[in-house]
Amino acid sequence: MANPVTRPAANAPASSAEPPVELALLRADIDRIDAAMHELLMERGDIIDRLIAFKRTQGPGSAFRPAREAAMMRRLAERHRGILPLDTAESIWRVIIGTFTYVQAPYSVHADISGGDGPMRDSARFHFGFTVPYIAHTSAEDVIRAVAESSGDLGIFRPDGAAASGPWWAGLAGKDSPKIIARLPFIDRPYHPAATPVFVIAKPLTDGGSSEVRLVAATVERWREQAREAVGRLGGEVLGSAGVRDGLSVLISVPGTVTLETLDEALTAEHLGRIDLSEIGSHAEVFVLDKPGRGG
Ligand SMILES: O=C(O)C(=O)C[C@]1(C(=O)O)C=C[C@@H](O)C=C1
Repeated sequence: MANPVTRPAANAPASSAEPPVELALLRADIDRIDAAMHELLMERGDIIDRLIAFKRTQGPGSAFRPAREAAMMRRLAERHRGILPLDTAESIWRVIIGTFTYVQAPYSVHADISGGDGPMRDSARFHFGFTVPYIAHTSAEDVIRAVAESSGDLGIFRPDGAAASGPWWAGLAGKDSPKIIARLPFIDRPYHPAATPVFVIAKPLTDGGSSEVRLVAATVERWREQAREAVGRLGGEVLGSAGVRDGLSVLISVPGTVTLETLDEALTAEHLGRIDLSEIGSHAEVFVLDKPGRGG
């Protein structure tokens, strides 16, 4: 528990060197709360210590559990009230959770900065804090390679990034290749302080992933605009496309309830020629708030 804080006597004389009694009382309350919050964070650390021992028995790899984090961030946004901006509450908890993930198993965040370093750095710092190393790369391919060669690192890139240089998502196909495991920010709203949408990749997770949204790389012989509408009828979206030697590679997101077979049937009905589908990851549905996080 927090150390008791000595309050000034209510009838203490006001001297010019000391703040007025009312102010001193309020500051004593702030000190009490700060000490209690610090104690609670250290207690959280003790619990993480026990969690490390438990999770070690579950196998190696990243300690990141995106489904759990998405649920925690949703609850935070729902219960938040008062004058502290939600932006601040969210960033504090992102740093707490990102750092406690790091404490469990150290990792670096590799970022594709081909679309600019600033937004990616903001995103990495907002979601994972300053303790976690940030490593910049000039292409999504380099990020995917760095994550594939690491033991438990994360990679981040923009969903709309650099399709002009080819289908970066092709590097995520294949059983053991890294997969998309999250889409950040978990909570979206107008004027989010780290608004740039990013996909997070990691080596395939054995547990703790969310499959609310499924991501698929589709290679087709030819593309027709009606196919985009067919994906839309399934509740999905075409996120990007790039030419490949034998046709076109298309990045598609569909609700997790839509299987690869259902998507295959819908695309086959659009006469796209040979179709090859490969699941390249999944993530939690973005939680959208319609109010800005700055309060006021
Ligand atoms: O719940 C877990 O599995 C944890 O590792 C704890 C924790 C957290 O700090 O709350 C940290 C990392 C995970 O991504 C999710 C949550």
